[in-house]
Amino acid sequence: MAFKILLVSVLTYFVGTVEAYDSEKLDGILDNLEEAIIDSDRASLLISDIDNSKSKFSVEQKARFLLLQGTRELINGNYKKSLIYFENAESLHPSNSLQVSIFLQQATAYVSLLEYQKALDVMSLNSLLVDNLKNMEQKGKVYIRLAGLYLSLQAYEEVKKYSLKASRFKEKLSLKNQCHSKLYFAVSKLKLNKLDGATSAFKDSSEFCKVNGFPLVGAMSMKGLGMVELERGNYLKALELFVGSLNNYQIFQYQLEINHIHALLAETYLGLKQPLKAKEYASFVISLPNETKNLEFKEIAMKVMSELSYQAGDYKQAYDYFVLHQDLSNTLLDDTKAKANAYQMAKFENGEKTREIHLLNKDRELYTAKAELTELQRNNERMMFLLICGSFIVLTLFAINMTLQKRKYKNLAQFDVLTGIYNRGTGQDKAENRYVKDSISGVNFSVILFDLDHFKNINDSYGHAMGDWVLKKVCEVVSIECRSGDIFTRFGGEEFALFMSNTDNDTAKKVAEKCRAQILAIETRYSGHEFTISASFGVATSTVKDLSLDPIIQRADVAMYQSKEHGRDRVSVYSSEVT
Ligand SMILES: Nc1nc2c(ncn2[C@@H]2O[C@H](COP(=O)(O)OP(=O)(O)OP(=O)(O)O)[C@@H](O)[C@H]2O)c(=O)[nH]1
Repeated sequence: MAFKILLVSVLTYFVGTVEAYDSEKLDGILDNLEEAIIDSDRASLLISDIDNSKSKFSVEQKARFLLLQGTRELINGNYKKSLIYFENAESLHPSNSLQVSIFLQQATAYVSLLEYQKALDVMSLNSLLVDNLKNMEQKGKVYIRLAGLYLSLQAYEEVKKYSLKASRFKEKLSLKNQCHSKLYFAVSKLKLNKLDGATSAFKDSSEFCKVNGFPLVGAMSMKGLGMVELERGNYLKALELFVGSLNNYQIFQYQLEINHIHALLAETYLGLKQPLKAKEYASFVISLPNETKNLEFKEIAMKVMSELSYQAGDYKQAYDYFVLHQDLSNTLLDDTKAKANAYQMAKFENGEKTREIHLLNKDRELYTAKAELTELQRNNERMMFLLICGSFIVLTLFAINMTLQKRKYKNLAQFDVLTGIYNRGTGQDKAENRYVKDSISGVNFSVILFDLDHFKNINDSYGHAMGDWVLKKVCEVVSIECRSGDIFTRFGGEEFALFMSNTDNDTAKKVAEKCRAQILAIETRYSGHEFTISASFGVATSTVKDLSLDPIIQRADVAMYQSKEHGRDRVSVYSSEVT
């Protein structure tokens, strides 16, 4: 088993290594092709070689190969064919970094096909991608390419923008690219008619490019400086700069720039009022073939020739040159207009996109704010609900507590705490009311008073707690004998009263007897001590002479003391003989 795992690991490692080796090798082949792409013959040879090993390519490598094939077609002037390669490369959804390169080449092809709108569309897509590139070197390079493309589209604000962006990657850029970014920046200043800025920028690019071994860009910068002086009417200075840059261009046989300098020199000599020299340079330019690349120079030369003819008094010829100049001017203007329109359209569309994103963001912000508000409202409602519920519960508890307290204090005020029967005040009040009713009704009202015998002895012998127990037990047994309507009251320490409505003397006496017997029968054994409990009773009943309850109570009290005097544990009924 272990051997199997080892074998699989070794094989995996081996296959992985071989694949990595293959992939690196294929990358190397593509690197070679990229280097040789300008050399048409060598590039063709390498492409046919690669065609054999194409099947081993990763998707990214396939896209890169298509990009290089398209680039070769672009260099050879087959713009439409190049676009097919670029589209195929794009359809493989390559990495961002490769996609950026595809976009740049597509834009170049569109510019060459004078399809400015498409070029600008691709470039604006590219500008969205390029900002996310991780590789700073590539990022800087792409900014420079974009500046160059915008320059060919005469979108000078963009040239300025991207050359400035590129300059921020100074230390990541090659000297050549730094030199180019400086030149683009200077040209944008000139074209935007910022002449002072253009002078210092061209001086900067001229010095930097010459010192670092790029004399051709140095010559272009010198030409730029000359154009600034020509614009200012400093013809002698312009002449010196144009001649200097012409010498450099001639070393490199850079014909396009040589032609441009000739046109500019014709204009300069016209300014210097040297018609022969001006005519010499203008004639050279006019003799150039009627190709698109020469139209701009020819337009300058025609204008110079028209002016020279006018100064010489040859108005017919001046008119003819003027007409030719106008034709060229219109052609160039059309092209400029087309570029400007395309640029404006791209800018507008870009603005629309930005506006759309802005609106979407606003919508999202609004939505988030609304959601937060709703959540806040919901929370407030919840809080309110909890507050109301809380208040309700607190108030209810408060009300319950109040009722309980009230009841407690009412009980405390009405009942005796130890025995639970009416206290003297309440019991006597209630009895008084009942007595009044009974006397109105003409029925008897009886009072039984009783006092425990030798209660002090119980307290002294068995303790106060035992005394309390006896008091409660007595109330318990007497309560059993009470009828509903009887008012049982603790009258004082160990003295009690039983007020009995609608009760005659005999009945009261019987009740008193029963109560006495019940008290005597109280079993004390279980309290831990054995002793007898007894009470002395006094009974009195209302008479027609009684105006209140008090005399009846007094008579019952007299009878009760009779019971005490006659040996206790007995019932005495009040009778007038007794007193
Ligand atoms: N344990 C207890 N003792 C009480 C209470 N109220 C009064 N007493 C006691 O009851 C006793 C009453 O004693 P006395 O007035 O001398 O009467 P007595 O001992 O019952 O004697 P006679 O009434 O003459 O039979 C006192 O010792 C009081 O302290 C009470 O609520 N609990």
